[in-house]
Amino acid sequence: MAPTDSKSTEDLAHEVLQALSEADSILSTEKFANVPFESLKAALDRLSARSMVAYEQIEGEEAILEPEAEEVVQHGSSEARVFEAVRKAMDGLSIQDLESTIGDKTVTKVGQGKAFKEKWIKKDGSKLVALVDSINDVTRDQLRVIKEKRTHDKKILTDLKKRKLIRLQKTLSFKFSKGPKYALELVKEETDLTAEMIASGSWKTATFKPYNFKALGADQHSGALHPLGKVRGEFRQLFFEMGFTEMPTSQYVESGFWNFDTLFVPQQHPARDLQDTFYISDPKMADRPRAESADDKKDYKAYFENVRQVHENGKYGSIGYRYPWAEEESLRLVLRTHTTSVSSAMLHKLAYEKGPDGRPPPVRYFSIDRVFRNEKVDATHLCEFHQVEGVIADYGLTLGGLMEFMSIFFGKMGLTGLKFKPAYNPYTEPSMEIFSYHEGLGKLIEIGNSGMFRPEMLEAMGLPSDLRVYGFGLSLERPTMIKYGISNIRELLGHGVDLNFVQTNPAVRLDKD
Ligand SMILES: N[C@@H](Cc1ccccc1)C(=O)O
Repeated sequence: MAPTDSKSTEDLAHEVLQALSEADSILSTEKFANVPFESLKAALDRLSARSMVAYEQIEGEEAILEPEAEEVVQHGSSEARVFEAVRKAMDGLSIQDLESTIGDKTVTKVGQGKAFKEKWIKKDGSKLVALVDSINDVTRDQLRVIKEKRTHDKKILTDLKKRKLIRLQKTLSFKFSKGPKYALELVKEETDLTAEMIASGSWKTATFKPYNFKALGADQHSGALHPLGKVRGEFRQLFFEMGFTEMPTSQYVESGFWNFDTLFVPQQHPARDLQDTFYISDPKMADRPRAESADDKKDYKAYFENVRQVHENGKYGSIGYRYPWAEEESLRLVLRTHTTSVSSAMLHKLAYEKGPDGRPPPVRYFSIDRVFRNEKVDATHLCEFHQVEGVIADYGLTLGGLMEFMSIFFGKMGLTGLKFKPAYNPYTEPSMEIFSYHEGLGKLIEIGNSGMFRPEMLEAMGLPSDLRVYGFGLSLERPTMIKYGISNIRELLGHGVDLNFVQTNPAVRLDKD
């Protein structure tokens, strides 16, 4: 009886042992052709683990007929069909008649050409006539052989493949023979040593299944880090390596004062519009900036006044915006639109710090946290995203230094050959957008925004006029999407995220691209 699909591994193993009692070595293509490859492999593996059977896997190739070739096997090749039709019509056949006899335009056309070439037919006036009495339909014969044997001479196979009549397919089969422990019966193997076996003494004669050290362990359920978290971790490491300290960014709600006014963003600026910024409705307003604890000795009142004056009339060499600056606007609560609000508060704090020379010391700050913008959600925009922000304060800094720093910073993630484009931010002058060539997209893409903070912003805080401050910002989502090959941001953040995606994605390193 031929083995079938539904056999258990054990039944199959028995059949293999049985078959080997009659022959020393067996090819699976001969005796087990109908058994699915995987089932047979499982049975052979079981037997070879007990050294009852030895087997090797053989890779081969077989030829399969394409549908057109099946036609040829059934009805003959086009040229043979044309020849037959012409031969049968004793006194020749017109082309129209040939076509209706054969009933297939392509067969008629292709077959005619070939039959002419073989000199089986010729044209006699308006008719086609046969030149020979009989022909050999070689193609049909070849295909018949292949249909049965699944192979033929190499040359013939190559030729038929070129003619798209057959295709070649890889095959896997086994050759197996008796192993050193060959026996007709499979002894039951114990997998566990039980208390009963010890009590009864049956363990002495039992056959134990050998350990399989190659077996894969069961899948473990474990927590997984979100891709954004992993890339965030990479960025943090990078900042720490470069001597930065992390800014406290846990406060999502800010007053317009810290989010906009301290950054010299005028109160009529479009970014402050309801369409771009989420305003808090309850409570609507913040108190004026003030000390939160007894040891906070910063003069918030003076700072608030300075900011007002810088906006209204200008100060510290600036002519200001010259508009009536409204305190109510400044105290409105917003969901922060950038983490530069935190940079601003940190720089204000720095104005009160004293280095060895009694002046604010050079610092490097960074943060990576959530910001909110009232944007239309699409494939690349969400209402909230994460901003990577950096601030470097030192004496004698120049724009060239910022460009160099950005090159080093992005170079650490494999982004080189940066391009800088002049840009505008109310709080920096000069400002530069940073672009990098993206190999995959084949174009320059914006990767960050940067600049040198304006003197009227820094001096209003009480920072010395020769202290220069670089600032830069980028989104965390963009590099993450590039690294993980995600084209829709909703696959990364929000309710559209597939937990499987989070679980199965490997950690990516920024410098590998
Ligand atoms: N706040 C800017 C980034 C930036 C920070 C600091 C200086 C210059 C630019 C943004 O949201 O894009």
